[in-house]
Amino acid sequence: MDSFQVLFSNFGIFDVVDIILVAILIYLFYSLLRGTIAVNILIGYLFVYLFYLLVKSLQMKLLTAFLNGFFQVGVIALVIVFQPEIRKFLLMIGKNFKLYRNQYWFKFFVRNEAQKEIRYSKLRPVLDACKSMQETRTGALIIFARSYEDENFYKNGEEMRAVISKRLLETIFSKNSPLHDGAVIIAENRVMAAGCILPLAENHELPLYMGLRHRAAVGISEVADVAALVVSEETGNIAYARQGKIKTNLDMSELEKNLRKDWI
Ligand SMILES: Nc1ncnc2c1ncn2[C@@H]1O[C@H](COP(=O)(O)OP(=O)(O)OP(=O)(O)O)[C@@H](O)[C@H]1O
Repeated sequence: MDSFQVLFSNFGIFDVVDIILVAILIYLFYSLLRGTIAVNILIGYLFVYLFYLLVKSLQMKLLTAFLNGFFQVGVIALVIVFQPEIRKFLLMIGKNFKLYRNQYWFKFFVRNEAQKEIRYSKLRPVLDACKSMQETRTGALIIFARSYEDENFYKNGEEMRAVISKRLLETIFSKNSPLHDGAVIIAENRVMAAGCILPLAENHELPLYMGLRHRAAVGISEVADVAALVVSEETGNIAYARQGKIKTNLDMSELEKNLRKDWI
C-alpha cells in the first residue's frame, strides 16, 4: 500500500491530461490504420519489441544490443513505412483547425475575401458541366486542390493551365477525347491538368460496386488536401470525396454546398 501511495503521491492533474492525450493520439492513429496493411506491419513491430523486452530482462547481452540497434534504425524505418498515415494524421489535425474557418475573426485575419469571390465565380462552370455530364452519362473525375505545385500525387497528366469553362470540361471528358481517361485537376482558379492517374483508395470498406474512378477519388482525398468529384458513367450519379470519405448520390445543390464549404 505504501509503494502505491508513493507512486501516486506526485500524480497531478497534468498527468491525467497527459494520459488522456496519449490515449486520444493512439486511438486516432489506430483509426487511421484500421483496415490497412499498415496494421500488420505495426503488429509485427510490436512483437519484435516484446521479444526485445524479453531478451533484455533475461540479460542476453548480444541479442539485446542487436535488437537495440534495430530499434534505433527502426524509428526512421517506421517514419518511412508509415509516411502516408503520418501525412493523413497531420491532415486530420488540419481538418479540425478548419472548423475555425467560419468564425469571423478567422475570416478577418486569414481569409482573403477577394480570392473567395474569384473562386466562387469559377465554381459555376464546373457545376454546369457536371449537370450536363450527368444528363449525358459522361464519366468524369475532377479534383479541387488549393495548390498545384505542392503536390506530386497528380502531376503525371497533361499540363494545361487553362481557363475553367463548361465546354472545356465537357470536351476533356467526352469519350473521343485523348484526355478523357483519368482526372482533371482544378487549382489556382485554372484547369491545371487533365488525364492524371491518381493513387487508389486503401480503404477496404468501400462498397464493391465502386469501381476505379470512385476509388481514385477516395484515394487522392486520403493523401492530399483536396476534394474529389465523380460523375458516374454508369448511373450519372454524383459523388464527392474528401479526407478519405465519400458521399454518393448528391444532387446539384448538395454538391455546391460541399464545394463551397471545402473549396471556396
Ligand atoms: N488511378 C486512376 N486515376 C484516375 N482515373 C482513373 C484511375 N483508374 C481509373 N480511372 C478512370 O476510371 C475509369 C474507369 O472507371 P470504372 O468504371 O472502373 O469506375 P467506376 O467507379 O465504376 O465509375 P463509373 O460509375 O463511372 O463506371 C477509367 O476509364 C479512368 O478514366
